[in-house]
Amino acid sequence: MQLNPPDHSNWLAAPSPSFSHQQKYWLFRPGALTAGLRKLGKVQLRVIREHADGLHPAEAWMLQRPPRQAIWVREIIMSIDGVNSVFARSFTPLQASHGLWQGMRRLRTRPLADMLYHNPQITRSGFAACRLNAQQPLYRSAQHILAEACPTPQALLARCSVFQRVGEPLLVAECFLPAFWSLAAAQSGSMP
Ligand SMILES: C=C(O[C@@H]1C=C(C(=O)O)C=C[C@H]1O)C(=O)O
Repeated sequence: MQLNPPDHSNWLAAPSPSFSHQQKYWLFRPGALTAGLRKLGKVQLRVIREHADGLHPAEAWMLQRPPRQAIWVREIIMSIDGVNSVFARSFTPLQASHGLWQGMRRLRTRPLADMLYHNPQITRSGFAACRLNAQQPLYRSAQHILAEACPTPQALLARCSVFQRVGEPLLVAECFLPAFWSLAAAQSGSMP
């Protein structure tokens, strides 16, 4: 399944020519991101918040559900060797978080990856990627998570994809912090 970002959004379903080879690699790399990060160092996951919310109009296309529908949101940050590197914002319809996707509520510091990649019922869409802007909910999450250490939106590259399980979507958006790119560049072994 292809993700189809609306024309007015800054998400693109194909790599922007402005991305470097390394950025394209990480933004469109299939499989579990946590597994890729573990090749760079020791990964630790911290849960920032898990809560019910309304689907933001700018993110409604990702779930293909109406704006303001009730959703369950999980926000986490992952560090590599103690350096904050990637944060993630994941959400599913609130009802699904009590049903098919209820595992999402029980993870605590285990990564979502633990429940996504070994179940043949679960399929994943293609990726969309973007450079953030200040209006995006993902940037609001960055500000909440990183507080005064939050970079400008232009310094943040992100990707998203949707996992589907029997018609119920789970959106996972991941944002790579500037420190991640320095770490990845220092470890050429992680490149194809
Ligand atoms: C989906 C994965 O799990 C990671 C962990 C997440 C979590 O625990 O909330 C969210 C996004 C991912 O970066 C993955 O590794 O691919």
